[in-house]
Amino acid sequence: MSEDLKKAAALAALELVRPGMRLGLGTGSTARHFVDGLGAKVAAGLEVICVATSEATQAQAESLSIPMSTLDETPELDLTIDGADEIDSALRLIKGGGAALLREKVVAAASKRMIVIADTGKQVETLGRFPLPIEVVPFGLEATRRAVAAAIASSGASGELKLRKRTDGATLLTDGGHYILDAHLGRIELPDVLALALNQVPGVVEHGLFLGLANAAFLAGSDGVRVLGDPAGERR
Ligand SMILES: O=C(CO)[C@H](O)[C@H](O)COP(=O)(O)O
Repeated sequence: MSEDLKKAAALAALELVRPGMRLGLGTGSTARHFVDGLGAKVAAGLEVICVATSEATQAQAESLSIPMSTLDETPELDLTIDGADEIDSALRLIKGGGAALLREKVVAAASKRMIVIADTGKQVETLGRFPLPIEVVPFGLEATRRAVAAAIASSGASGELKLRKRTDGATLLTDGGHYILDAHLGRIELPDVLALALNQVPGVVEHGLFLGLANAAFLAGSDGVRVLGDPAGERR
């Protein structure tokens, strides 16, 4: 996706920000454009308070002098803006390509609204072409990997599980000190069933299926930004 499309989606979402809002800041190259835009607004006098979904976003926001908080100090947020790796027509997502899925899900769940920013290429009919990230504790990795494989099979899906590595070949560690197993499933016909099965595996900290969390998506394409869902609607 071109930087222009990422930026277009991010700037469309920036229009939803109002003075005094408590914001969740996503992670990834698209969310980065949103944080840049927010930084410019803050520099121009906008007052907001934000919680980051990763150390990388925290550092970017601090570099732009965006006022930052934590979910301990600010446990309820008005709006979270984040990218996604895949999105279907029911606003179900795969996230975690940037390894921030755990904090992303905690922050999204603490928000009244979650808005996804992406390009139209992220929209799919069936989730699963993008490998599903599953965050696991390092302890007992092989036992957990087998239990995850069994959970996947019980949901009717199948595919290889690969331990995520960094570019230098070392095992990737998330901000929480965990590993990521990427499940190459191709198609996830029953995301709810798979999510439930993965939630029951000891050793699984979180997975990248975001179900019932996104209120809307701003999807940027060559013909402009299309809105999926209701950006003004609240989950609760
Ligand atoms: O889930 C994520 C990070 O964990 C990102 O939101 C997702 O990977 C999309 O990133 P990008 O905007 O760079 O395509």
